[in-house]
Amino acid sequence: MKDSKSDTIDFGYKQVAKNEKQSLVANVFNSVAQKYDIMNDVMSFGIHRIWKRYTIDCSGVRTGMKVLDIAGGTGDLTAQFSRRVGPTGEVVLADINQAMLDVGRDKLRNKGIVGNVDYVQANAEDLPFEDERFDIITIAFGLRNVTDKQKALESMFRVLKPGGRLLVLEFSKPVPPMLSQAYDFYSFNVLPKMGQLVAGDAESYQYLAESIRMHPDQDTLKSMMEQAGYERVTYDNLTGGIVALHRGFKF
Ligand SMILES: C[S@@+](CC[C@H](N)C(=O)[O-])C[C@H]1O[C@@H](n2cnc3c(N)ncnc32)[C@H](O)[C@@H]1O
Repeated sequence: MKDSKSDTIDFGYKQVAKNEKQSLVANVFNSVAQKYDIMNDVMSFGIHRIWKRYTIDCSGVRTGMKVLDIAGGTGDLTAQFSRRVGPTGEVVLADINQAMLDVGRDKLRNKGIVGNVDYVQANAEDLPFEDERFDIITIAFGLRNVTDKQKALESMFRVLKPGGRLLVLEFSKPVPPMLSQAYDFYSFNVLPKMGQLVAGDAESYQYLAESIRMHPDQDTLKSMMEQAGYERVTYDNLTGGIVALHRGFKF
């Protein structure tokens, strides 16, 4: 990871010019948008639903709150937040990619989730919202794809209310060595083949496996959040650390 000083940045295992990564990531999500939900269920054996439910449970969401689900994609978290904040609350589903937002909007409307959800195309690094607008911000499986992660954490800090919390749900570093080996085998041998079979796209799922390895580990991400100003930063390892949920508060 070379976020701040270098001119290049990782895109999976490749190093690319910093100003190139955003469009390469856009290509990935343009390609997978229509099959994104089914691939999530297939490749995680449905476990992503449990990770997301845990995130909601840890969010402290209550009726009337304002929530930002950035890099929200097809809106799994937004759907659950929408029910919890009720008609007096507000959820903003924001994503840099219009194709992912379109799939999300159609899915949520088909489920009857309307009224308290707004859809905004936005870059996590430069959020187009006023200061201290949100009680809760979530970024699920999104931070890994952002070019300047530190800038994104700072941008989220700016739009968070004092007393509000950020939750970062992201792939991380598996803790037990045996799990790590099995997971590597699965990621590099099975996942791209599944991607080819289900979504007709092996390359995007090869990127997924590589981008996970390049993402900061649990303690590095914790330090980055502290550097951005968050306090009482903690994390929980889920499924042996394959995924981690980081939480931090703004006071
Ligand atoms: C793996 S999907 C996660 C979607 C959803 N949060 C979920 O958990 O199912 C990652 C999302 O991050 C979005 N994304 C990538 N870079 C972004 C950025 N700089 N700002 C906002 N969204 C971004 C992508 O467009 C994509 O929809």
